[in-house]
Amino acid sequence: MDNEADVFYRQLPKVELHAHLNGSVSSQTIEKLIKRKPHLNIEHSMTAIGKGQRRTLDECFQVFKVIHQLVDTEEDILMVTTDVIREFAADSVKYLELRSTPREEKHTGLTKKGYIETVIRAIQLCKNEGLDIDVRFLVAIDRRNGAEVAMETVALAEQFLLSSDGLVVGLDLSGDPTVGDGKSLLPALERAKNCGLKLSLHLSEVPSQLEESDLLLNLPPDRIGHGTFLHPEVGGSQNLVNKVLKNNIPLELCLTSNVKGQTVPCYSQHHFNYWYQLGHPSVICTDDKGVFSTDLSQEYQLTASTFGLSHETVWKLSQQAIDCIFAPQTVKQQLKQKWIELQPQVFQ
Ligand SMILES: CNc1ncnc2c1ncn2[C@@H]1O[C@H](COP(=O)(O)O)[C@@H](O)[C@H]1O
Ligand SMILES: [Zn+2]
Repeated sequence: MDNEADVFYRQLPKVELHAHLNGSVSSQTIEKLIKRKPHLNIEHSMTAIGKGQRRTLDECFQVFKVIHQLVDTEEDILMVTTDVIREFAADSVKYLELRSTPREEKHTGLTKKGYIETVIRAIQLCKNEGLDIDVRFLVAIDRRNGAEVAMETVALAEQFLLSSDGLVVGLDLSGDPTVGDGKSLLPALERAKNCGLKLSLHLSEVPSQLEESDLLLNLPPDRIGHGTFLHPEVGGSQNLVNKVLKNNIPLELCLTSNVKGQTVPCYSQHHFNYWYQLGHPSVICTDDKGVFSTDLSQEYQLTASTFGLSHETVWKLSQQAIDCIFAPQTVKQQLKQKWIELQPQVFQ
């Protein structure tokens, strides 16, 4: 990690809604994976973007390929998932929605179903450890793989929605935003929605996707990842903004990810400000805490220092994230109670 956040931000109870499993692998876990596979000749510099460094988005996607080489067995997936959950718990994340893309069997030795089962097993292992974190799972569709794979993934997610005891709550659409066509994925996403899967879609992460964003917003999704280029100041449109506002679709905002991936020029120009000024529900998230060398405490602290937010305002921001989770109302109530109980010690 680049820096340690201050005590207030570390102790602040937090909700993490946008975390890609293989992008969240810490340098400690990477170390263990490198030791397991010395023949791959992978170095740390190939799996994370350090302080002050930037990459093009395209280069970020090369990094995921390297991590995928390191995480290619059932044992790896189990270790990576438990490590990531323990790290979020240690960062006072009380509710986490992890997302991950089931890969082809030849890349992991597991069927896609087996991949999801392994992640679920890791979540259950952590639960049995008694960690103070509620973890749910979103099955991810990589847009690069096209409509047929997307439909297959939805069918799988649908099975787990019914059989995972509430752990699988929804679907994520992600992958290199410059590749593939969102329009062709609409039937799969519609089916997912109709069967009760919640939808979190990466939307307008790069410029010039007005038409695709417009079509995807008509679903409408339950949450939006990034939405960097939705508003008119950066080439989006008022029509897109109005659709987001009308349907009250929360945004998942990942400041360091956007700055290091260079879709946003600097922290102070991050679109957090645009949506926050509108009073629109916006949730601070990490995206890929391993790849971008950050954690959720740091992201909250960076947001606060960049936009001059008081501790009380930051508290509200983390509390309001509870309303945006995909787990049912009872879980929201439990989390709200937890926030009330923790408030005195965080502000002491
Ligand atoms: C930087 N912005 C981003 N935009 C879009 N998709 C992203 C992403 N960051 C990560 N992913 C998606 O998550 C995968 C890695 O985790 P999993 O193997 O699924 O656990 C990447 O391959 C990509 O599909
Ligand atoms: Zn993402």
